[in-house]
Amino acid sequence: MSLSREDIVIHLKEIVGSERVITDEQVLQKNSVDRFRKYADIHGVFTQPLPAAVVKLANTQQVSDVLAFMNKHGINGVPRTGASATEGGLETVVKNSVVLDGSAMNSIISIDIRNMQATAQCGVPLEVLENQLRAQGYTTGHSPQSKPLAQMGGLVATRSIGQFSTLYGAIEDMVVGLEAVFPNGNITRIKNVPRRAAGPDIRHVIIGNEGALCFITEVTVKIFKYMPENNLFYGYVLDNMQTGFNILREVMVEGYRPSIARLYDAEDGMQHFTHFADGRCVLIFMAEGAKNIAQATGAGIEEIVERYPECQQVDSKLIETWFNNLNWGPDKVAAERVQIMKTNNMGFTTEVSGDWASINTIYQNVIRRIRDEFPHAGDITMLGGHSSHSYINGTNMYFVYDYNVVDCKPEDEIDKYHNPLNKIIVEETIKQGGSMVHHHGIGKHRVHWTKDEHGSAYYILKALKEVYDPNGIMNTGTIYPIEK
Ligand SMILES: Cc1cc2nc3c(=O)[nH]c(=O)nc-3n(C[C@H](O)[C@H](O)[C@H](O)COP(=O)(O)OP(=O)(O)OC[C@H]3O[C@@H](n4cnc5c(N)ncnc54)[C@H](O)[C@@H]3O)c2cc1C
Repeated sequence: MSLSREDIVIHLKEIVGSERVITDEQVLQKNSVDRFRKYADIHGVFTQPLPAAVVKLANTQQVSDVLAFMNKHGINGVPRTGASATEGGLETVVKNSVVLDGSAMNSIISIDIRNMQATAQCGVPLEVLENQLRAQGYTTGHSPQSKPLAQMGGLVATRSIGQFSTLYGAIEDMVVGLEAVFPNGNITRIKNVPRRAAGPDIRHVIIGNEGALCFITEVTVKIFKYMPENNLFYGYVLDNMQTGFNILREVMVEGYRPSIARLYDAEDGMQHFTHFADGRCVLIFMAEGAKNIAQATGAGIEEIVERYPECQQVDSKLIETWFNNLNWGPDKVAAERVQIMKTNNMGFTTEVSGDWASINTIYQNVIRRIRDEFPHAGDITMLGGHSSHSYINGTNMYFVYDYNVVDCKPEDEIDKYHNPLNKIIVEETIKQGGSMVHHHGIGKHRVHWTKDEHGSAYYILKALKEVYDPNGIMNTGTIYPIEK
């Protein structure tokens, strides 16, 4: 028989102590959503079932004890660290869920310069780790725009990527080893080694699990030398996206590794580079690392772009100014709330990827279909996007859309605007053979397409859930669609 809400709270208090179990209604409301429902949140409207409690976990043993209790009684748990999720991964869709808050597990365990790796608990904010490393001349190389908000557990759980990914890679390239707790309370540690060929890479069962398989308690990542004095910036304006994609491809294929390689369409370019974009597409690069490498990378980029006379170079100082304002912290989140209240104008993004042969088609088709098919296209105030992470075989596309919320209750905004726009982007990307999620995770709103995304490989993904979470208590509705 399932436990009542009151009984769940009583048991949790027995396990972790009453000071770690929060049942304040306002806290529960905020913990029932993430930024996917920011419009309703800003208006104080919360439609998801409120969790029974938020548990502020103190250590790995507590995570194990709490999960074993929840597993025994079939109680749904939603892991949470920095709460910067954008795709509904933090929504508590099941009645009487428990939010497993790892943000108090915030110790940096070691910075190991000899072996060039750092170990941190799940609740360490990336910015704190990064600042400590920089003070010693090192960096994680990980720089998502949400660096001031996101924490190590969530960053690994979502397969996040930073703005310097072309050089340093994404989080999966950085994680060396991990500790995680599975729903039955089993504590698992994957040791830190430079490489192994001891069977399949089991780190990947944990990296990107979005709290749907296990709770990540500790992470070890690689570190790199920090040499900002060698940074070189390059910026160009050009007339069309296809040319920009061609240049990005050539840079990657010829083996250059700029840390930043970005292409903005005219609409998005005007948002970020109002001072020089002048209605054209914008292409930017940053070269970094040891002086000789940075200079060779910069020279290679200049040589490649020179093959395209339609590109006009802009003052590198303009790109450096942009670079100095990369991140989104609590101040910008607060300012955004005020702005949305004042204007009723909302901004959202959906990020996908495709190979070089399909990415321009994905981009063009999505923009055309939204303009032609979306019934409220008249409310859209900005529609565009950029490519911000390139690989030898393709790149991502980060669609950006702003709209005025017109004749709509706060709780209906998602269904009237965000979901139909998301649908067009996801469907068109899958149709062209791309991936519907480049780096935010599936969450709870792209879950309708998980099977389409994976095709016959869904067999493998499904088996992980069946084996590691047989009672289905981990973040129900995330990654895995709820079967009716
Ligand atoms: C302004 C802004 C900019 C952003 N820019 C980027 C960007 O550049 N690159 C990028 O990749 N993302 C970006 N994001 C998205 C978000 O920051 C990332 O997904 C980030 O990795 C989430 O980390 P978090 O600690 O906030 O996790 P949370 O929001 O707390 O959780 C995210 C997901 O991970 C799960 N989870 C959290 N902690 C754990 C744990 N310990 N164990 C298991 N599962 C867990 C949650 O259940 C949820 O599904 C941005 C978000 C915002 C708001």
